[in-house]
This record gives sequence, C-alpha cells and structure tokens, in this order.
Amino acid sequence: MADFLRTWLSIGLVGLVFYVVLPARAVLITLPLQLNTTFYDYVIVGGGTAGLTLASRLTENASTTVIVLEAGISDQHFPNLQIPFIAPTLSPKTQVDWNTTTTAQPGLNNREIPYIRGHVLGGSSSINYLFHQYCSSDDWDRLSSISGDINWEWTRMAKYHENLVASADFHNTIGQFDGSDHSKTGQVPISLPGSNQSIDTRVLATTQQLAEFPFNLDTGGGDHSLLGVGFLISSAGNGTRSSSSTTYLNSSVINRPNLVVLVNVTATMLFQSGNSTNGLPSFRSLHYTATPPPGNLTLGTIQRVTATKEIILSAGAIGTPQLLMLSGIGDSAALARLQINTTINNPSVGANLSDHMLIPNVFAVNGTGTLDDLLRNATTQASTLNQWKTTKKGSFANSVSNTYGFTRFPANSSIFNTTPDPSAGPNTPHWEIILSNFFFQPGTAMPSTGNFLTVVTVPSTPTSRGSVTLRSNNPYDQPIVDPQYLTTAFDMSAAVESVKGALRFISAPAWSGYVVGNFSNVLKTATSDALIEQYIRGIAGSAFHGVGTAAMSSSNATTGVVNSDLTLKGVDGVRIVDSSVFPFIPSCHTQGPVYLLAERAADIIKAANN
Ligand SMILES: Cc1cc2nc3c(=O)[nH]c(=O)nc-3n(C[C@H](O)[C@H](O)[C@H](O)COP(=O)(O)OP(=O)(O)OC[C@H]3O[C@@H](n4cnc5c(N)ncnc54)[C@H](O)[C@@H]3O)c2cc1C
Repeated sequence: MADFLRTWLSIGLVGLVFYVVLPARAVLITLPLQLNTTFYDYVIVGGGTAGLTLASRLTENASTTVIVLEAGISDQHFPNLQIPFIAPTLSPKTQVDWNTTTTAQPGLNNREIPYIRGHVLGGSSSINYLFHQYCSSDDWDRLSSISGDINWEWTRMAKYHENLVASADFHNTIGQFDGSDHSKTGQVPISLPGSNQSIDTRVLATTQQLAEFPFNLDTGGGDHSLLGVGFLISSAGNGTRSSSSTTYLNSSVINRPNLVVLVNVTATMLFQSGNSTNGLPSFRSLHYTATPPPGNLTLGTIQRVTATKEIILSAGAIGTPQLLMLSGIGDSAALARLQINTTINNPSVGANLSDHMLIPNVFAVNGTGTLDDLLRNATTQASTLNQWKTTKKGSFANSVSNTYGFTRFPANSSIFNTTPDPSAGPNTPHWEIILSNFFFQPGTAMPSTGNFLTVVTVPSTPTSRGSVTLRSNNPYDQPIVDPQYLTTAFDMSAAVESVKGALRFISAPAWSGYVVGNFSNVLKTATSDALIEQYIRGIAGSAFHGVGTAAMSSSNATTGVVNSDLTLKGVDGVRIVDSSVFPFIPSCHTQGPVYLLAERAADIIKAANN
C-alpha cells in the first residue's frame, strides 16, 4: 500500500508542507554542544511511544531533570504525519522509518520483508496506523501472573486510560462505543471514525446475520470484551493523529526547563560507571553520537551523558536489545564472536521476538462507493486534502478502516488438537478481521480500474518466536531481525482459519451481489487448506507489533531480562520501558498497551526514587 499511496499522494504531500501550520512548540535541541550539563536525574534512550510518556510524567516534578535522546528526526518538520488516512505512506523506506528488513523468512517462502519502526520523535506512534485498544483483561492478568506482580493486573492498570474525544465530524456516536468504558481525562485523544464509508452498513448487517461475528459496541478492550465486530477507535483527536509527541510532549511540556529533548542522536553504548552497594555493576553513563546518514557506518564524535538516578531504555523491541548487546549485556558466546566483552551474560536479551502478521485479502466489488478512485484521482485527492486542511474532516481524517473486530476459535476446534490454546484467557481473541474500503495489498501495484474490498486478517496469539541479534559491533549497523513468522503448526493453522473466516464473513447475505470475486488468482483456486497456506506464505507481512526481546519475568526466574519493576536483571541503574518487555504479545494492536505500561512505569520510578 505504501508505495502506491506515496505515489498518488506525492503532489498533495508537497503541498501540505507549505500550507499546514503546526501549533507552536519549542525547538528541540539537535546539537549536543548546546547542552549546559551532561548530568541528569534520568537519561531516556528513545523519544518514542514509551519514552515521551515517561519524559512527560517524570518532569511533572519541576526538580526532576530528564534528557531524552532520540535517534530520529523531529516530527515538527513533517506535518503529513498528522493526517490519519495517509499513515501507510509514511513507511517503508522513508526518513521516518529505520528501514529495517527481516532476514529471509522460511515461513514466508523465504521472503525478506520490511520491519517498520519509527525513526522520528514519537517513535512508532508518529507513523503507525492509529488503531487503538488496550487488548484483553486476560493479557494483563497473564503479565501479572508471569511477573509475580499483582499491580500489572487489568483492574489495577485500567486507571491509565486515554481521553475519548468526539469523532472528527461530531456525528452522533450513540451505538458506536460505550462511553462508560472510557476516561475523559487521559493524555491521548482517541476518537471514532469521522466519516461513514459505503461498506459500514454491510459490515453492521453481517454482525446481525452471522452469529460467529456479533456486534461489539466498544472495541477498546480492557474493561470491555474485544470480541465481536464494531467501530474502530483511533489514536486521533479532531481528525489529527495523536502521537506520544503531540500529546505527552505538547508545548507546555516541551517548554519545561527541567526537560531536554535531543533529536538526531543515537545512543551507542551504556557503560559501567561503578558498582552498587550490593555488588551489582552500575550502568549510569552512556555514549551517544550524532545519528549518521543512512548507510554511513563511520563512528562519529562520541558524547557522554550520565544519569544521577537511572538510565531508562525506551528504544523499542529492536533498538533496546541492540543497545544492551552493544553494551556487553546479552548472550556471551554471541557477543564474543563480535569481539564484545560480556558484562552480563543473559541469553534472553534479543530472544523471544514475537510479532503479529497481517494477511491482506482483496476482493473485487460491484460498487462505486469505495475509496479506490480517491487513490487514483489527483483532483479528488486535492479536494480531500483541502477539506482536511480546512476542516480536519473527510476521508483523510479517518484511519484506513472504519470497522473491524476480533474473534476466537471454538473450544472444540481441531486447531487445539496438537497445541494447547495459547491465548491468555477466554476473553482473548485468536484472530482479528479488518475491513478496508479499498485495495490494500502492500507490495502490489494498485489496478488502474476497478473497486475493491480488503479484508485483512491478523492472527492474534502467535506462538512462533524469533530473535534480534547483532550483525556486527558497529552501533550503526542494522541488527539482524528474524521474527520466524509462521514457523509453528499452530500459527499456520491460525492463519489459514483466519482467511477462511474472512471468506465466511463476506459470504453473509449483506455482501450478496457486492463482492464479485477474489483479486488473488491463488486464493481464487485455493480449494484446500494446503493451497490457502501457500497463498498466505506468498502474501502475509508484518503488522509491526514486535515485543518480547527484553521480556519481563519474576525476580527468581531463570529467563527474562527485566524484573516486574522493569529493572534490568543483574544490573544497577537501568530500567527498560517499551514494547520489548512484554513476554507475550498482547492480543491486539500494541501502542495502547505500551502507553499503559509507560504510565505505570512512571509511577514505579517516581515511587522508587522519592
Ligand atoms: C507502521 C506501523 C504501524 C503500526 N500500527 C499500529 C496501530 O495501528 N495500532 C497500534 O496499536 N500499534 C501499531 N503499531 C505498533 C505500535 O506503534 C508500537 O508497538 C509502539 O508504538 C512501540 O512503542 P515503543 O515505545 O516500544 O517503541 P517506539 O515507539 O518505536 O520508540 C522507540 C524510539 O527509540 C528510538 N531509538 C531506537 N534506538 C535508539 C538509539 N540507539 N538511540 C536513540 N534512539 C533510539 C527510535 O527512533 C524510536 O523513536 C504500528 C507500528 C508500525 C511501525
């Protein structure tokens, strides 16, 4: 999708840069020489989803000093990040993406696929697709049980909620969400779709016609079951993206004298600055350099910064284990092969990578209300862009979907014959269905004519586990990202069942005469599970929800990277707060869980240091 959208939007986006005026926010520091000191209470590596949440919360106390080091650029120069609908054009292979590619994936016919992660202030929350939920209460309860910390239970995490605002067009949203499930005092504005799409009524009719896909009044998860199909809640307010940068780092926060945000700098290594009173190695200093241009591996001038209280790693599920390993914290045999001295031997660092897959199933439809012509027609794009610029309404104010949902496999499903149910509990989905009113098949050129429906499916509880390892001891070298997609029998069966579920969804009477046929010739002739499997291996991609590479475990566990209070095991002075600490992938999109994690982390850190 990204390629064709970038093409069709290129003219409009150029226009946007000139016309959209961003709200005034303080200029971020880009040169280390501008710093007054190299000592701060907290040094946060990564100004992404979790990192900026923490920076904002920790500097609420005016006497607490914080520096954030962000490898990417400032989001303030990229107003197109704010337009929800064009999110898929922001990556891959752009200035705001790390441009990481996976290793050849055996489960995907040995394809190497883009592994997108934000390289910009706000991190992945600045470029993601804005789906927003908190996953199931079971997911949080499992985290609590694995970590041995009751405070990760959903009932105790629910207080860290978002701020539900009106839909972009202020339409009547009664029947589209449950207001009692949402806080109005949180930091991240979220909202319902601002404009109807022609397929919305068919989707809703399907929930009446097929018992398998009941209507879900609220898809936010947490207090409300995720199961069923309903309206998408987006991390957008008034038609504009809510990222961790636009929300937690708003103009009043960025102007705090006790907060410094340094962009375009890459942390390259933590180093031991002493020992704690109980004999653990203390890591409170780190090295960083100006971020080099892509592909430049020559080490730049090294700067040093020291935390008087803690270093907090929020560099994401790839960046955090990479930095740990560069610092000698990881599997000692692997580190030795790269001439890195081991300080802490912990083979769990970088292991256990878990990610969701996205399977885009495209169907030709008999109808003209799709958004395909918007994608093809420059005049319509220009007027839609203009509508967004002037009113923050219209198709560009919405995410790529209005409706979606989650479902479980029946308890007696043959899929459980060989693998016990990997879900966190009975209210946790096994797969997700997303309805998009246009052609959405990453990597495939959009047909020049025709109208399409894309039914994306996402298996929610994958059991395949991959890894992040170092390619070399050069901090600018991309790490080796190997998610091992679809390498378990359960994951392959779940993927096949999700596609069959998508086919059942569109076989409801509501779609009769509308869906004309499969776009994919492979799916068209896939008359057996084995053939559907082949189709999936050729088409599936990442949903960019990687977790698990610095997994949380109880303090007496023999595996894992952080304790339940997010302190790095075997080390003094370091915590990890980002998606890498989830030992299991939450069953929904991951930014909501990351925000909650970071909110609680801020409370833990404040309590520990007061
Ligand atoms: C394309 C895309 C679409 C997605 N869509 C959705 C969605 O619709 N809904 C949803 O819920 N989730 C979505 N996600 C996932 C979600 O956005 C992430 O799980 C979440 O934002 C991760 O937060 P994080 O804090 O762990 O990492 P990030 O937000 O990625 O932050 C990590 C930050 O650390 C910086 N960094 C890394 N290494 C270093 C270093 N050495 N020095 C300095 N800085 C460093 C990075 O540049 C980045 O800014 C999507 C992700 C992507 C990439």
